[in-house]
Amino acid sequence: METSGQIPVIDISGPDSEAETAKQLIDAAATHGFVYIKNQGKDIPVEAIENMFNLSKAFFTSPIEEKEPCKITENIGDFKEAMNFGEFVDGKAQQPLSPALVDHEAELDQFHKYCHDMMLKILTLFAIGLKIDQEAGGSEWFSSRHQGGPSGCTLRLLHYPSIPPESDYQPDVDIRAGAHSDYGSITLLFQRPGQPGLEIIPPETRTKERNFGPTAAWTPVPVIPPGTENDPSPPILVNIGDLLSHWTKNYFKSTVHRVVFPKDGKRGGEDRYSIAYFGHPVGSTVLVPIPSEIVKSLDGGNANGVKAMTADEHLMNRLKATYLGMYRDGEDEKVAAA
Ligand SMILES: O=C(O)CCC(=O)C(=O)O
Ligand SMILES: [Fe+2]
Repeated sequence: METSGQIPVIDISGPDSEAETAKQLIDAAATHGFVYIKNQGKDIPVEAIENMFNLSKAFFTSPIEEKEPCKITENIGDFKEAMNFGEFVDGKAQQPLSPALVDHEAELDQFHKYCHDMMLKILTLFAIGLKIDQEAGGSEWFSSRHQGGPSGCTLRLLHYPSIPPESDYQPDVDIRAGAHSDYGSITLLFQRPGQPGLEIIPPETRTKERNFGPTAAWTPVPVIPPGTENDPSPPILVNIGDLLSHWTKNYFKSTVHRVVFPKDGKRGGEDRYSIAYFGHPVGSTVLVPIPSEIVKSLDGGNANGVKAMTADEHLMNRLKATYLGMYRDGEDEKVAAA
């Protein structure tokens, strides 16, 4: 295992035993809430990732009239555009596809599946690492709850435009994506060489006051951490979402992150493209206590007599908290996961 700054780089398809890899993964989830998964094309083919970024660029550089009908989510104040794809049904997107994407539905569906499979592999390792009772489901305990029904799983293409040099943006104030944590189980994040900007607040420095402002301990997360320079594609960043943090009684950390303009280099920065996959359990999954001695021994979690909520209820609560004011009943599909 290599470490970068703090966030470890783990090869989940490498020579280490499953038990050893699982231990490394849960330690990273518990300490940092973020982990790099070394990417040698064994889990997701490198060409499939390249192809997705090419499609993303073709989509975002297409004329606004073509993009607009496809519901691009916008966060007021953020310099970004995003395109979300919910789950495909029988290979079909459940939303209109713009001309740049319409002939690529099968590739988008396939990429959704690659990400889902990689999520299941990581969740299996988490269950092994947490030593979940064999009679209760063992290594399948999480993964079985992420298959077989509709869920909030979302694939998101992101584009952060560079700012023209003559514009009046303020590099210290303006932001590409504001401070937030993700909502679901785990997120996979794909980044491009030469397009940095992600920053985290390491969980150990996160204050009780929940200071997510400019004075918080923002720490850059490099696209290519040491030891991965010669890999065919940058490592895939995996981070824990609020649901899995809640489910593990905060053993796994849901780490606050944001995306900033590069501090050096061209004023206004280069364009940044990223791709995120937000993994969620099947919506009807009840978030019952995890049958793991490691988790049981922690304080907190479901109080006796309190009905455990479902994954859907958890997501709705998080959406309501985020979009307070903006949120209107029945509009949850439009915002999906953050
Ligand atoms: O673009 C990135 O690197 C991060 C995006 C992100 O955090 C999100 O969409 O939740
Ligand atoms: Fe995020």
